[in-house]
Amino acid sequence: MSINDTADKIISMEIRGAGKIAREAVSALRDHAETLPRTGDVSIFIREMEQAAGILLATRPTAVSLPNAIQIVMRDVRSSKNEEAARRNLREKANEFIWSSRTALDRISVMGANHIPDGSVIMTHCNSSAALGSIIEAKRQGKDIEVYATEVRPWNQGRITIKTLNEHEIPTTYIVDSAARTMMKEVDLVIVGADAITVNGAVVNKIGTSQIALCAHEARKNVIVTAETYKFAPRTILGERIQIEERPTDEVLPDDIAAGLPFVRIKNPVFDVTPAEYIDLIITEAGAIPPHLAFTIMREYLGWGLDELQNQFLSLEKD
Ligand SMILES: O=C(COP(=O)(O)O)[C@H](O)[C@H](O)COP(=O)(O)O
Repeated sequence: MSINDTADKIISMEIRGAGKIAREAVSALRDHAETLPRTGDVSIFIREMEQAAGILLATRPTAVSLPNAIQIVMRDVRSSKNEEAARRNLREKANEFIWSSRTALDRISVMGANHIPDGSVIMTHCNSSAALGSIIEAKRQGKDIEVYATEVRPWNQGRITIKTLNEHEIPTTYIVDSAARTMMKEVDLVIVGADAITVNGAVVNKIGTSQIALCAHEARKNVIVTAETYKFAPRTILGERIQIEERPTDEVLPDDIAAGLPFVRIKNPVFDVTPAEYIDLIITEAGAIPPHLAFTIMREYLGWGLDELQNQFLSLEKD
C-alpha cells in the first residue's frame, strides 16, 4: 500500500491498534522504497524515505510503536554508504521487523496464557492483539475461562474484541465502560495491551484503562499488561512525554447537537496513563517483568534512546 493510503487509513482508524499500525507503516515504507527510481545518489534515497516516514509519523501521536518501528527500519539506512546498500538495508530491516513483531505476539500469547489460571474470569478493555492472543492461547490450552469485555466509547473497539472472542467460543460478557467497577467483583484478573510504556513503568493505553486498573487495585485483582518491546518509549528517559491523542469532538457528540449547547465543551482524549503502582506485570516477548524494570527493556532492546542520551551529554561537555 502507498504511504498516503496507509497514512489515511491510520488517521481514519481503518488501521488501528499499536502493533498493526507499526507493521503496516513498515510495510508501506518497504513498498515505497521499491517505487523510487534509482538515481545512484544515496542522499536522494534517504531524503525521500525520511519524507515518507514523516508522513506516517504525523498520523497518530500516542502509539510509540510507530516511531520505534520507523527508527528500527531507518536507523542503518541513514548511515548507508551507497544507494544499493540503503535499499537492501531498508528491505531487510522491514521484513525482519514484520516477522519479529509477529513472533513477539506469539511468544507473548504463550507467556500471557501461562499467567491465566484455569477457571479465570478476565476483564479486557479495547482491542489489543497481544491481550487477546493470551486469552485465546489460554483457551487453546484447554483452560476454562470467561471474559468481560468493555464497549470502549466512542469507537466501540469492544465490538471487534467480542467478535473475536465469540469466534473462539470463549464465553464473554459485554459491558458498557462505566460498568467496569460494578463487575470487577466477578473478575479474577485484568489483561490489556499498551500503546506506550514509559521509563517509570507507566502504561499508556486506551482511555478508561486507568479507571479499570484503579478498580482492580481496589478489589485486589491483578492487572497484566501485554506489550511487545517496541511499545516501550526510550525517549521518556530524556524527559519526553507521551502525547495523548485528542480526536474530533463529533466522535463523542454529533456537531448538530453540540451546536445547540453553546455552554458545553466536549473533550475526546483517546488514551490515558496508568501509573506503575496499578500494574502487576508487563508481559513482553523478552519475558514478564514488573513495571519498574521498564528501563531494562529499553536498555537491552531499544538501545538508541541511551545513545541519544549519551550524545546529548557529550555535546554538553564539548560546549
Ligand atoms: O489502545 C489500543 C488501541 O487503540 P486504537 O483503537 O485507538 O488504536 C490497544 O489496546 C493498543 O494499541 C494495543 O493493541 P495491540 O496489542 O493490538 O498492539
